[in-house]
Amino acid sequence: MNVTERVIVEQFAYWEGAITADLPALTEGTVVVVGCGTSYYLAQAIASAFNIGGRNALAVPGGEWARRASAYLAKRDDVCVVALSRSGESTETVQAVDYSRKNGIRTIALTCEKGSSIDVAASETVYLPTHGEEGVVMTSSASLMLIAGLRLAGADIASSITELAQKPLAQLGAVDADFVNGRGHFVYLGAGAHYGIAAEGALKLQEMSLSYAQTFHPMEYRHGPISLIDENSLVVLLYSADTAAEEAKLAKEIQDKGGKVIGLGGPGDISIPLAETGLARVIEMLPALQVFGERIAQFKNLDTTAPRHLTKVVVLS
Ligand SMILES: N[C@@H]1[C@@H](O)[C@H](O)[C@@H](COP(=O)(O)O)O[C@@H]1O
Repeated sequence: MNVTERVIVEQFAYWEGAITADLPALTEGTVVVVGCGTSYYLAQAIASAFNIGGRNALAVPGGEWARRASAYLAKRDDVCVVALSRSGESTETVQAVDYSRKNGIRTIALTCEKGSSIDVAASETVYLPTHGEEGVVMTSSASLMLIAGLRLAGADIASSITELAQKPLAQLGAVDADFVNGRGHFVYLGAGAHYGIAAEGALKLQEMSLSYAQTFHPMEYRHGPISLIDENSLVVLLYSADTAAEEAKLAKEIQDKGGKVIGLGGPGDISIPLAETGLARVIEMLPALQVFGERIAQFKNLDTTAPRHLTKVVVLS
């Protein structure tokens, strides 16, 4: 087991810290959740959770909020920014926090690095300690920021999620090369809060296995992209509990066209049962998506501890 996989399977020891971390109280107004890469995809799921919880929210890439906030939100006088960054140093996220501060906007940082630039610049910080060995590809830290972010949005996350998330991880971690059989067209589907997690699954696969992966909302997939499905396709479908029946019909259509389906929380060629039906469901899914990226990399003999063209932090000069 390489260090990437070891961090994935050892991450659960850190989850209780995120489940019990003290969180700042939010006042009325709109929440803008910012981040880059993985942190942006988590921001999408967290923004969905805020909306589900009754507070207007949107996710914006850090670089976009810093450069053209007006393209995302017309009125910014009653806004709180939640900034996610494992390192606390990604330039665009730091810029987003700086922009917010200069414009009198309250900022709450979720980070794994105490004393980092966003920790120093933000109005408040939620610090989420994690595995010191985590490498370029973000796994454990992502789960912690997701847990804390969903809690900040008002979701009730019980400690039992730590146990529950280990089962899908074990099941998808056991996928074998014969099942994948060299398929190279990967698609991740997810609705609502699942969409950001589907995008994060696709990003993990890209970073770890240098595979091309796309992300769509399930009901959007029939509107064009399904034309690409053939015997080279592998679709990872993140089922929403409330729309699982119609998503299962889509899975069947994909299978009829030659695609294989991994169903997280619903039917597929591999079907992975999930216990959670609410927002905690996305936490239950995330480690399984992380290990799937590692497996595909192994099938392609790629080393995920040194992913091509990637660095742990992107700092713009
Ligand atoms: N290659 C990494 C990504 O994997 C990571 O998601 C992103 C955000 O990092 P951070 O959360 O530290 O801001 O930085 C880099 O681009």
